[in-house]
Amino acid sequence: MTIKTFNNEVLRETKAHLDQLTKPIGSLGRIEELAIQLAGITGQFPPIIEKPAIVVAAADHGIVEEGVSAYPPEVTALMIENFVRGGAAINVFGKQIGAEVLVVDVGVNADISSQPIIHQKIRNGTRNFLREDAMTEEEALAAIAVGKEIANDLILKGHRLLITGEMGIGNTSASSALVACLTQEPMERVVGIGTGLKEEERQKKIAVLKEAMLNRNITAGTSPLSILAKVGGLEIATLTGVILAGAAKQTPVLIDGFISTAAALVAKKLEPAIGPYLMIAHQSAELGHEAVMNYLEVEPILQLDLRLGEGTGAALAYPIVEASSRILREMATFKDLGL
Ligand SMILES: Cc1cc2ncn([C@H]3O[C@H](COP(=O)(O)O)[C@@H](O)[C@H]3O)c2cc1C
Ligand SMILES: O=C(O)c1cccnc1
Repeated sequence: MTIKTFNNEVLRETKAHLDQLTKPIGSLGRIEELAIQLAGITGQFPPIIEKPAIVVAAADHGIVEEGVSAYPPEVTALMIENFVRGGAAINVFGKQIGAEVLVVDVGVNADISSQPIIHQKIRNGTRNFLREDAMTEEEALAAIAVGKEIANDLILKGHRLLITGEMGIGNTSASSALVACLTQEPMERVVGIGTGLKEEERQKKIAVLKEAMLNRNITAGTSPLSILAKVGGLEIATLTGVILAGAAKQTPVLIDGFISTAAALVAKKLEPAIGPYLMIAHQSAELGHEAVMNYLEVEPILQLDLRLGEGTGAALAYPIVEASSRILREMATFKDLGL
């Protein structure tokens, strides 16, 4: 998989054009930075951003046996039904931006074969990583491959921006474990309340995850793929695949909250060249999101205290990203005004 470095000529052309638009230089702030990033990602001036598609990867987590979530695991399958009926927050926000919502089962621990979604189940949830590795490396690679395939297919169908979303009770635990292992941040700084744990329950979640890390025998020499297999989630691995394939195909991927950013962190560890491609939609209220964004050296677009996932923050940020591409095509220059 090759990730292109940004074309300097395209970046220069975009910056020069931004400075000719009918506005004070630099006055569109972050919108201008996003416009430059979009030109870099697509390798095009002007970049065209349209037809967003949302990939909601779903899977369960064996670690929920340890009481690390405020909700029961059955909610994962129930929410799939909700996505299909159009009743979830991501359906509402997706509809507002005219985006297709694709739900993919890569590891839901229930028979949902009758649901009209993408069926790529690798196993019925991960194993409990307090006791054994969550997945084999083969399973992790298979989940990444599903994400790559879905992304490639969507890009072929003309979607010019992909949004990462997920559903999986317990997935903040897998994400925190990944972030702690891959950034060396102390567990206390990267474990949040997820779906709404009380403080003493969060402390228990920290203790469980610390013990799990010791049991998994993760050292400085453990590879990113091995870490993903040991503690990660199937849906997280799938989103890693989406993020990698998007960059390889020069298509922007708008990354949602904490869980999606954990997938992006894995992607960057596997392919460091994707760094400049990372576009984080919002800063989640989940503790640890800020730390991982600092580590990745990316600034979120929005800050709305969301802590939902599903791709909701990315769907909300999408109009801002689209606007950043539109100014390059639709705004007049001073030359147009005869100046
Ligand atoms: C009804 C409901 C809908 C959701 N949609 C996303 N999540 C989010 O919460 C879960 C992660 O939090 P934890 O690690 O604490 O279980 C994931 O499913 C995530 O997508 C939801 C959670 C619930 C309960
Ligand atoms: O930011 C997220 O992605 C998130 C936070 C809490 C629960 N679910 C998702």
